[in-house]
Amino acid sequence: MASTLHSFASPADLAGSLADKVADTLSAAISARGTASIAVSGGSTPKAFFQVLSTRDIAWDKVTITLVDERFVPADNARSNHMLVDANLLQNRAKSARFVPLYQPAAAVEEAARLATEKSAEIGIPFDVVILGMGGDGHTASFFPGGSNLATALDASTPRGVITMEAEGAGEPRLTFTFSSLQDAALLVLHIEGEGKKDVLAKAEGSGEEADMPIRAILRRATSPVEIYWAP
Ligand SMILES: O=C(O)[C@H](O)[C@@H](O)[C@H](O)[C@H](O)COP(=O)(O)O
Repeated sequence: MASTLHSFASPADLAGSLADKVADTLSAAISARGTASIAVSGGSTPKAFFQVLSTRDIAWDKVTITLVDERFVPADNARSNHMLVDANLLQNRAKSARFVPLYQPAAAVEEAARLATEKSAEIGIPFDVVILGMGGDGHTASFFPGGSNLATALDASTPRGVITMEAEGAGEPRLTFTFSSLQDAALLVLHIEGEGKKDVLAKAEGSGEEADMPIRAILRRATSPVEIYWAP
């Protein structure tokens, strides 16, 4: 599917514009069916965007927020994406949103993935908004090059849900929604910042295997148009 690059003069300008676009999309979903959903990524990039989005005046009590992926750590661990969302997005007006975590206290990450699939099934499909990030290796979500379940994660026929991923660059074992869960969001956003990430994107947009730069699966095969938001 096509992608559109939205370039901004600064991260602050990007955060304001993306927050407006996401708020409008969530409000339209609420008007249409009374509820809305958004799956967001962790990492360092989205913090300012989360903070601005949390102030937007929408019916947050009708919004369900979840994560695109999570590290297999509890919410009180500094590596937790839940902690990042709690501190930066579930604040201000967005405090009244419902949050569905991916991490589940389980003896094994596979059991946590099963529970997360069960609990997230009630969110409804497709997501209204998905915000993806991208690592310097071309990973997105927890679709890491060399990942233990990468082929399954990227296979469009894999049922929607949360699966596990282990990879050298991932740190802890990961919990990640599958490509099939993310690729048809009403608003599918890739949010990246910095010249380095722009170079990584240019390489990903070139030829090469999806497994080498898994963001290519989204850029090449997502059903929804990919809205790329970039600032220096
Ligand atoms: O759990 C995570 O780390 C994210 O979901 C991951 O996919 C992130 O989006 C990229 O690693 C980019 O991270 P930065 O924004 O820190 O570069």
